[in-house]
Amino acid sequence: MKTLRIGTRQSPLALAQSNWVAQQLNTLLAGSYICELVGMTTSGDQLQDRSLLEAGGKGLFTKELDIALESDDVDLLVHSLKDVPVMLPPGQRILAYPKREDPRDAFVSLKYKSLDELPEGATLGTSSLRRRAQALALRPDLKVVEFRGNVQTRLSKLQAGVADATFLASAGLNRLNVPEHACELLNPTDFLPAVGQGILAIAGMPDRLEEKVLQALVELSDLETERAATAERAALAALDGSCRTPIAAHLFHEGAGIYRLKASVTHPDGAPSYEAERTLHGSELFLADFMQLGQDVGQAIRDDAGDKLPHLDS
Ligand SMILES: NCc1[nH]cc(CCC(=O)O)c1CC(=O)O
Repeated sequence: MKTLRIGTRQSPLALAQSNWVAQQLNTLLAGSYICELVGMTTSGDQLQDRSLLEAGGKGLFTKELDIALESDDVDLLVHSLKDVPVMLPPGQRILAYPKREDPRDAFVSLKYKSLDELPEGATLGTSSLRRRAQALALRPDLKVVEFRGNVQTRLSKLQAGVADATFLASAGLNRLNVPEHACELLNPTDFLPAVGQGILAIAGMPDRLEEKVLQALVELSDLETERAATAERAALAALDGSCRTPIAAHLFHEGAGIYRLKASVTHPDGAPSYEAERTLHGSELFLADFMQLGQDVGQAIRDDAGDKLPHLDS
């Protein structure tokens, strides 16, 4: 029996995700491989008290994992796709996109049932520029306060009264088995999710992996999820986004062979907002079509906004 070393962050959510992947691969590779998790701390995890915005930069949550893969200390990485920069390090590829979890944002509060119910001037805790921008676009009266840390930390901050409400990815709550914290699941059309929200990416260096392992990863991958990841990330690439940019994009599967990609860039203070959408349909669609869809939507936003896109390349 051989060992397959899986590099992961150590937050409870990251471990839940990596354990799930390990179980799936153990089943698919039964008899030949057994997975072992290798927990690591990333720069992003160490920055809980400082401003992630100031630290800036892409790949804050992936850098140390990338180095471990590069130096052959691990064989695979499990990431939340949302945290993975558009440009992967040389040689690294995403080898599987398991079926997407719920992509929606959840409104979480101990006092109010929905975003609409928040009283005038209530405090919203979030350090996501996208969530801040989208919330202020709907509710300019809200007061936004920084809200850092993993899911549990943010829930205890609510308990402590640091804010009246926060937003968390529904996928994270589901994977942590605490879906009851979601008071309201925001309609993805009004509150467009982050690129790749709810999607896991399993990355590796294909040259170093046995055919058997590559085959198991193909089996674990889900075509509709790969299509969504491809289209949404192509839009992000066309907009040259980083985690500092309030960009959102979501691929809606509207029916057999019909897809709609919508993307938006919202000013951190709520307005103005630029958005674009395009539809793709056909009985035989290739990944290249989804890539093109993403590029077209990203370019449409660029054309529309001209030189007014907020903070795009820092
Ligand atoms: N940057 C933090 C992060 N990265 C991925 C998720 C949730 C899981 C997912 O979107 O797949 C979260 C937490 C959150 O946004 O609430």
